[in-house]
Amino acid sequence: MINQYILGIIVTHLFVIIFLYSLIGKRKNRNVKEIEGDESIKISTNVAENNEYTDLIIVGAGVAGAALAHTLAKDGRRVLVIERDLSEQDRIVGELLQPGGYLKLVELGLEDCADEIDSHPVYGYALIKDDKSISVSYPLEDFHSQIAGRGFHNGRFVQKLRQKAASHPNVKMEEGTVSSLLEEKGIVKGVRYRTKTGEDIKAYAPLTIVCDGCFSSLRRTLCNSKIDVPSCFVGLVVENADLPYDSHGHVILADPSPVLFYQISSFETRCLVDIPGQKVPSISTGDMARYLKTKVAPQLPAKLRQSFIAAVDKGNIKTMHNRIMPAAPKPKPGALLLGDSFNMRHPLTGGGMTVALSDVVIIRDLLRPLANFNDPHAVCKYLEAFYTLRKVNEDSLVCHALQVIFTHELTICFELILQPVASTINILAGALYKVFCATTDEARREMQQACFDYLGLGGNFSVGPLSILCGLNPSPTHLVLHFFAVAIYGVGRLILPFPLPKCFWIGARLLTEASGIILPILQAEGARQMFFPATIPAYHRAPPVKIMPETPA
Ligand SMILES: Cc1cc2nc3c(=O)[nH]c(=O)nc-3n(C[C@H](O)[C@H](O)[C@H](O)COP(=O)(O)OP(=O)(O)OC[C@H]3O[C@@H](n4cnc5c(N)ncnc54)[C@H](O)[C@@H]3O)c2cc1C
Repeated sequence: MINQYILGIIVTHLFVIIFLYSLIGKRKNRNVKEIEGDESIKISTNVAENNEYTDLIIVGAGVAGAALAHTLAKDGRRVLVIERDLSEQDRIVGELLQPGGYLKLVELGLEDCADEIDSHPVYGYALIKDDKSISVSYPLEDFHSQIAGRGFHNGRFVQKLRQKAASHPNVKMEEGTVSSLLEEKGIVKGVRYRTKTGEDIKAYAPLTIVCDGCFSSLRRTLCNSKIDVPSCFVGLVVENADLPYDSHGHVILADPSPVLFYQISSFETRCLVDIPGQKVPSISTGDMARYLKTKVAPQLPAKLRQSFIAAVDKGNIKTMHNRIMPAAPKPKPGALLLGDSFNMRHPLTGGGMTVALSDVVIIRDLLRPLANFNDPHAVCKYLEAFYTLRKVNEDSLVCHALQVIFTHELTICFELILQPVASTINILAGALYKVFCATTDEARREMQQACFDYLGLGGNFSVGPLSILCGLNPSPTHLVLHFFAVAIYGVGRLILPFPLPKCFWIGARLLTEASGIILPILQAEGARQMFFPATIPAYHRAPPVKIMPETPA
């Protein structure tokens, strides 16, 4: 009890610091979100004169490509989308859209794409360890009731995005596989693609945006990709699962690594079993079914076990490598990377679509003032702002403001209201995955237990980390503070009230392990740029639209 009390005081102090910090950030009203206005864009005169003129080519009509096509078409651009396979896909990826991602859909005017696909609302997360469980709700009180997470079949959602994009008169959607980028003197001029009927076609546009997903074959010349594959997900659809917490994502802290459950339709629940490393038991020999039944099923809550085993017996088991690839752009005139082809994180926290949609919003706002993209070098230089804007937020502005005060360098645009989420979500996903993996190391085990108990403390201790996970709080500073608060909480639990030398030793190792987890991820995500950007490019956000809670009648 005394332990908990003293720790409570320590952690409360930390939060006073966070609170003061947020005050400096003086964000005015968190429930006021910005959404596109009806600004008309001056487009290149050749568009009017020549119907065949294309402002840009988008490769891939997945979440990023389809959303971007519709968004830029609405801004008056002529868009050619080339997608390898326009039929509905059955995939185990991108099935939980976090509320932060849903807000981005609203900003883009695409929220109806999550309707009429038998999607299921998600209002929070449950964390289960051994026979204990905690549940935390998303902080959605300040939003309209339609704002929540959504679970759905990825294929159905993507089809809706594609239909919406294709129905816009400015979009031409083609089924074909892009084999290469067409380059002249270091400038990308377009793409070469093969249609379903085998026709080889070259298409030209002043800008090509490559959104060809995690297996991208085109990213090679556009980024310095360094892909890490820490684990695989094994996916099953469990029918009529009796989840312990209704309309919540479930994370079960199993051995060797977490198992996820979330509902993706009125009667189906996606189960993703993480297996560390790149090799998984063979599905065809039955080793996988055996592994799932003997190793995984006994660790699940009793009420889920039968339906899980039934799903294994049904047999529709899919696997997918989990890739991590920090954004490392190699800017090239005439081309840009977006979505998973540009940046990937561990899918444990379901943040990929939120990052992709957030990036689409930034690109839309950046491209808006441009009359055309005809000067590839100038556009390329201008779009470098994207790589900073997707990382910085008000925290960075505060740091930057301090720099301005001390250096008298007035390079900042103070009207900015930035809400990029990419780096914050990426860092959290990587760190949480490492904390949630089972280990024999005592310090790491203590860290995992501290994390579980910290989230169970309630109040800001639970909601704070969840609001970061779900994309509603993009602050990397809050993330780092929560992470180290967990570590300090873990040390406190060890040494209070009777500090034994062994506990001090484990506590010191816990702090070292915590730093060893977060610091390399921060470095890979470009922490310096995130917290202390050299310059923050002027960013013309669209006029705000309120997504306030309904007023009672
Ligand atoms: C196992 C797993 C689970 C995940 N779960 C979630 C989750 O719950 N929530 C979440 O937000 N994120 C999740 N993610 C991440 C999420 O799926 C991705 O971030 C998101 O789908 C990225 O969208 P994208 O448009 O970049 O790629 P995709 O949606 O993969 O789209 C790429 C498109 O490009 C097309 N294409 C590829 N090559 C070519 C070519 N040469 N020519 C033409 N077209 C081409 C493809 O056919 C495809 O349609 C998960 C990822 C994994 C691996």
